[in-house]
Amino acid sequence: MFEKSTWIRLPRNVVVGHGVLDETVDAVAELHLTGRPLVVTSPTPREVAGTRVVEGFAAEGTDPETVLVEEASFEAVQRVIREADAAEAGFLVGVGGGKVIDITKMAADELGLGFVSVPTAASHDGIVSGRGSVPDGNTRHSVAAEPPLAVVADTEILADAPWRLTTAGCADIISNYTAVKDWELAKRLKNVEYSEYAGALSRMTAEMLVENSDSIKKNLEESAWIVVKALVSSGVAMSIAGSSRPASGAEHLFSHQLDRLVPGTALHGHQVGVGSIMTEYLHSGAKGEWRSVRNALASIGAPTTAEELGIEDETIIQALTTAHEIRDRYTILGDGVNEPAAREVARATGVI
Ligand SMILES: NC(=O)C1=CN([C@@H]2O[C@H](COP(=O)(O)OP(=O)(O)OC[C@H]3O[C@@H](n4cnc5c(N)ncnc54)[C@H](OP(=O)(O)O)[C@@H]3O)[C@@H](O)[C@H]2O)C=CC1
Ligand SMILES: O=C(CO)COP(=O)(O)O
Ligand SMILES: [Zn+2]
Repeated sequence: MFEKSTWIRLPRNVVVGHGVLDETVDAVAELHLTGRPLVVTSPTPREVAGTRVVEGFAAEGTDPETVLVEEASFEAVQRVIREADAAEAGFLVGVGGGKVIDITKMAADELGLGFVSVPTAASHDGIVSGRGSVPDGNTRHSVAAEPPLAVVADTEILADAPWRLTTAGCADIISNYTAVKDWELAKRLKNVEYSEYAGALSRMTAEMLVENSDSIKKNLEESAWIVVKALVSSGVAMSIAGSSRPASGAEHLFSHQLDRLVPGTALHGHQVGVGSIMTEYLHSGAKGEWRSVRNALASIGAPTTAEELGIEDETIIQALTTAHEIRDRYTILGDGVNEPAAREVARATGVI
């Protein structure tokens, strides 16, 4: 008897383009969301977009409330929940980078309220996904969270953001190559559930971004358009999979370890990009495709070395040798890369 079933939860409205921030209120009205909006944001995103979103709702007479979050943590999720309860919020709007959007979608999930995603940086592929990623002591949780009902991605704001945020988003997408390889490996060796559709979509998204890399340039709004489309597509792959597997493999474990060892030093996307060069080497060897990964990153101006990340060589080795411990997710790291092997891969790829 066939007993399989799945829920694929996707946004209903994805609004992308020049000046669409001012359509946030319309995107919400079209969803029939009612009640008081709670706008969750952080200091810089509030300046570049949050205040305008609040003013838009206020002009409609919905009396919006604002809460600022400073870090991605379970404490921050609980604080947003308390603020939402106190304000008797009807729905949540996350305006910011990956940190804010993760916290908002996790709070919305616990509250059972609708969530709207308003990214202010094209820096990560969590803008559409129904996953939240939060560090917790020695580990990092990728938890099911409320996927956005609508995404409002204003390319004017995304293009105005510091360029390094956009190159981080590109690197987060380029890392899909190795994430999918890790997922396939885990299917072969550990019989983990694998989705051909999600794997193919994730890989194709990375390929299209690399093919279009000539058009991804600083001060060009079209770049934000290309990158945000890829981030949406990668998020859809995660929604189809029902996990972050299509976009998060060993290179993400490496990055999560760096977040623990040297928090706030480099951007998530930049760290996973450098991780991807090394895990591609582990997958396909010295003559394999690690140079293509490195060249793709270099072509859009993302870091490819420890020095460019601003991270000590020894910290890279430490992260690589301990990354497998962070989460129960089988990858090319297996039960751990020992120190000489880590040094070899980091040197051979020019990361250190
Ligand atoms: N759930 C998922 O599927 C995914 C989750 N993630 C998560 O997302 C996070 C990474 O996202 P990322 O965006 O890099 O990190 P942050 O949200 O920390 O943003 C990085 C920095 O950019 C600033 N910023 C945001 N927008 C602008 C702007 N328009 N102009 C100037 N500065 C701006 C932020 O300011 P401020 O300090 O004021 O906030 C912050 O300092 C990680 O926690 C990662 O785990 C990543 C991929 C997928
Ligand atoms: O960053 C992500 C995808 O790009 C999500 O990663 P995690 O599930 O590993 O936290
Ligand atoms: Zn990522």
